[in-house]
Amino acid sequence: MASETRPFLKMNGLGNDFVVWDAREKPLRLTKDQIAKLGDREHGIGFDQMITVERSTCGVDAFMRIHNSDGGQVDACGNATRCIGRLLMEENAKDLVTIETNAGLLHAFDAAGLRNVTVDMGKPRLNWDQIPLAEEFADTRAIELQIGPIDEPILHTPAVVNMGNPHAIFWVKDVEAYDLARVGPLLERHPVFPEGANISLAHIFDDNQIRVKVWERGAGLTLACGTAACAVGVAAARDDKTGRKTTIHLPGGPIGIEWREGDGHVLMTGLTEVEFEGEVDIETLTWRKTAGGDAPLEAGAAS
Ligand SMILES: N[C@H](CCC[C@H](N)C(=O)O)C(=O)O
Repeated sequence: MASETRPFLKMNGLGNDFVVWDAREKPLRLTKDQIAKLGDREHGIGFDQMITVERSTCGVDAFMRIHNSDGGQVDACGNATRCIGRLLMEENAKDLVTIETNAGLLHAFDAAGLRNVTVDMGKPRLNWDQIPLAEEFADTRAIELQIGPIDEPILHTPAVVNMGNPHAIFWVKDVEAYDLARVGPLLERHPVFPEGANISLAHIFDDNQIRVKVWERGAGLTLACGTAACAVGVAAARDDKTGRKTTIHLPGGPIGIEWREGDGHVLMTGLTEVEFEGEVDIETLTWRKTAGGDAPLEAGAAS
């Protein structure tokens, strides 16, 4: 059978990187194994998530399908939502677009400054069975969970928040003081999280400024995680540790969060970048670059 070549965009949101397919005209269905092979940074293209843009089923601008680099499909990806929002706004010369996801309809709009995009990520889900947790916890601002020796736990009593995907946030004094590559996978798959969890270490270091490091479910350590930034901003404000407007400082850069008074929606603002264009032979999974991406931003141009 003649092999099929498909074009793709390589993008990132603050270093959290994606391969983006446009499957609105021609559906694309890859197996879990094919996705994991393409996601592999040594032998494949390498990405944290694979994003497939499909026709909307409800008449909005597009449907966004998300797979982690382990090949598993998930329902939310904040950084990718900003990237797809930018593509759709540029394509349609609009400054507001609506993206359908399995976690609901998300609105992306042009934020101040070049390539900055704001997404309304909707409301956080905060009840134990919405995270979900395997057992009932009345107060999801701090649940009984710890890792390490009973008398001297390494990490304990996280806040939990669902932003369309499950998050656990551990408050620490120094995000670099922990071997997140070691404890992350243990916590990601802890029995208290029946659907797994994205694991954040969060250090509030100034007025409404929070440093965060993330171990992502199905992807591992990433330079940034948009839904984690939302979850941390909500968890901090909910527990009166900060105000409702925070800046989340991830290894890949800052994300602005506002947990809006009134409707309780979470607004997330940050950069997007097109790294390059490429094409993949779907049969052999060999790939090549076909064009460049965004010109480098002048220092400070994005803000
Ligand atoms: N690893 C996440 C999906 C990607 C989230 C992240 N890349 C973001 O920007 O929100 C999960 O399994 O729920």
